[in-house]
Amino acid sequence: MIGRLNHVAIAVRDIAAATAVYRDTLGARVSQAVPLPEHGVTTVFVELPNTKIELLEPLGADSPIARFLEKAPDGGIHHLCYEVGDIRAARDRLVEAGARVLGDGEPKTGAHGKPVLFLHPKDFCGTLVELEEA
Ligand SMILES: CC[C@@H](C(=O)O)C(=O)SCCNC(=O)CCNC(=O)[C@H](O)C(C)(C)COP(=O)(O)OP(=O)(O)OC[C@H]1O[C@@H](n2cnc3c(N)ncnc32)[C@H](O)[C@@H]1OP(=O)(O)O
Ligand SMILES: [Co+2]
Repeated sequence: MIGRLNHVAIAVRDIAAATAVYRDTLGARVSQAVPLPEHGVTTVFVELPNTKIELLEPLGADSPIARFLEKAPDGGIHHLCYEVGDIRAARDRLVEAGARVLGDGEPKTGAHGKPVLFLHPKDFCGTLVELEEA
């Protein structure tokens, strides 16, 4: 069901500093910072030859990234995003298998303008999983 690894997301306190690390120290191509209030994050994408890194800074009082950083003040890997062909079919199959889909279960528009869903980390080896329709 899952296909390509679309991105690995890293939660950070200071997205400008993290962007500088990837751009200046690691020599990667980085995007502009984009605020996404519906998701409670500001994002920067680091383009790699085989996948992307999504840098996430908290945005707003209810940001899921703020809660994550309370437990991991230095930041860290927050989620993995896998591509699927049909996100609603994938959701229905996962729910039938007993997995918890987060939120109201309906896909939201993600950072790439495509439908996304999140799956509970306790059901996936301690890793928060994002699905993005390819
Ligand atoms: C930019 C848009 C989009 C894209 O297109 O790429 C994005 O990536 S947006 C990214 C941000 N959005 C989300 O994270 C949405 C989904 N997340 C959630 O619904 C919540 O963050 C959560 C995963 C349900 C956690 O909610 P929270 O209120 O923080 O609950 P707890 O703190 O009680 O956590 C419960 C339990 O789960 C562990 N946990 C929490 N977050 C993670 C994580 N990222 N990875 C692994 N484990 C995680 C947490 O430690 C708790 O465990 P215990 O302490 O053992 O109970
Ligand atoms: Co993501």
